[in-house]
Amino acid sequence: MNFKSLIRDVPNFPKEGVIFKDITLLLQNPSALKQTANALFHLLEGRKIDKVVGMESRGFIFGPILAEKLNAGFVPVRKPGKLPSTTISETYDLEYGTDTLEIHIDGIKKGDRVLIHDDVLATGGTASAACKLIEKLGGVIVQCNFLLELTFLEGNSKISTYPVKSLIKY
Ligand SMILES: O=P(O)(O)OC[C@H]1O[C@H](OP(=O)(O)OP(=O)(O)O)[C@H](O)[C@@H]1O
Ligand SMILES: Nc1ncnc2[nH]cnc12
Repeated sequence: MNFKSLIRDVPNFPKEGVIFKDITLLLQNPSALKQTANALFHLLEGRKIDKVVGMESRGFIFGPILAEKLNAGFVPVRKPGKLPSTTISETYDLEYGTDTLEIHIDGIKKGDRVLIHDDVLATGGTASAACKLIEKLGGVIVQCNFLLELTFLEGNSKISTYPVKSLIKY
């Protein structure tokens, strides 16, 4: 399946100079949606997973589909102030400034085997913060898996202590 043919470049979104990788054409195509979910699932190569952690908001698209395929639970990592119960948080650097992610403290149990999933690995700030949250709660990161990776931003280097797999690389 030629996934790249269904990923559209949108120049200067959300700001000048960024080429945004738009996956909505892939999502709206029934066959591509199914094949993408299956291919992300096969990146796990049969490893046992207790929880899939997806990052707001595009990690919520394939995250729950993967969880269902893996017979695992799904745990959302969200932007500040969105999760209703007790959370822990992690602040991380963006290109300009900082951002924060939160997770419910009862989302991960000590020893849970965790798959971190997001649509895009860019600078790696988001994924690295999510990994720290999981480890603070005693989870074991089995794999970080992404639909696409912007290799020129070297996000891989921020999470190099974990197994990282991406379906598509630019
Ligand atoms: O590797 P990084 O440089 O951290 O970038 C990757 C993150 O950026 C995008 O999310 P965004 O913050 O745009 O939020 P959204 O999913 O709500 O659109 C993407 O979905 C990843 O979560
Ligand atoms: N260029 C990009 N396209 C889509 N999502 C992104 N997240 C971070 N950088 C991105």
